[in-house]
Amino acid sequence: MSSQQHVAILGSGNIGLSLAKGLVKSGLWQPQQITLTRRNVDAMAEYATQGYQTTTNNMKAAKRADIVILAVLPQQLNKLLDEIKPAIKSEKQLLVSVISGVSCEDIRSYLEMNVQVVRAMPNTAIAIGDSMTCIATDNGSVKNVNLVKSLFDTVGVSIQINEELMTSATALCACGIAFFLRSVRAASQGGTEIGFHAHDALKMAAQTAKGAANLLLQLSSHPEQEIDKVTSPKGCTIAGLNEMEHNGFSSAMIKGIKLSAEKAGDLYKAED
Ligand SMILES: NC(=O)C1=CN([C@@H]2O[C@H](COP(=O)(O)OP(=O)(O)OC[C@H]3O[C@@H](n4cnc5c(N)ncnc54)[C@H](OP(=O)(O)O)[C@@H]3O)[C@@H](O)[C@H]2O)C=CC1
Ligand SMILES: O=C(O)[C@@H]1CCC=N1
Repeated sequence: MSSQQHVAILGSGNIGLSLAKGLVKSGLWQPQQITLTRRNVDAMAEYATQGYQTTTNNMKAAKRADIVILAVLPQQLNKLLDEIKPAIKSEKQLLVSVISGVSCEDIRSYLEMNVQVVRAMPNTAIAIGDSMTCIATDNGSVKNVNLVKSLFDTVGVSIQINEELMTSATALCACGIAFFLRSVRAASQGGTEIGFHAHDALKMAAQTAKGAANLLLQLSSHPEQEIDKVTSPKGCTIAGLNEMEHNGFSSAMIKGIKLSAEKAGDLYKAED
């Protein structure tokens, strides 16, 4: 990463701040190269003391930046674009949007400008450098896509996908964090009912979930292959698993992901 480059994160909430911290933690960016904006500037006081530029002025932040990251809520985007439009030069800045349900074309057509736009869909594990981030564009150069990929690779794992799959990626990966967290919580509640104190049950459930994910990631195996190793004939695992399936476990997850994907596609349109 060039030490001359500057990034502006417009909308420094959960995702924006996590990205900023991840970039600095990677050692590739200095806080001085990152401008953070939000309307409540006082909420960023701690970041100002660490050397980040903090401001409410989106226009000035965008003007100075090579990479402008849009990280407000979908319903806050149009106002933000109105503010930064005078500062955007199609040949200078690259726009990176993490906003759900907003296409690259939506952004260009609102700005009435042929600027390069790359979308990135991280999840909240970005805060600990463990995000699954999907990246897509319809007009970004290979160089710029690789640049965005390298940004998000510093805070987890990233893959490039077709833009039409971005709402699906939102449901599976960004919303998905919440789905898996709820599963872990439910497992811990079961654990408490069968005898463990709540904090022990949660730790045991979380480590077990981590182990399950790592079995798939490190062995490149299929879930059913790993499940078959656990389910002894006439054993207790298959009894529990089948009971969960009779109660709609897989079906509930599939239906939830489908509904989230539908909703993700409508987030921006709903605000028109
Ligand atoms: N949360 C998640 O897990 C994920 C979220 N996303 C997407 O990322 C985006 C941000 O989500 P998230 O970080 O959770 O939301 P937050 O509400 O935490 O962050 C949005 C931030 O934008 C600021 N903001 C609002 N309007 C303006 C403005 N005009 N100028 C500057 N700052 C502004 C708000 O602060 P203030 O009110 O002080 O201005 C707030 O801090 C959303 O579009 C979401 O769809 C994507 C992937 C995962
Ligand atoms: O729930 C939401 O709308 C946002 C987008 C993906 C995760 N959180």
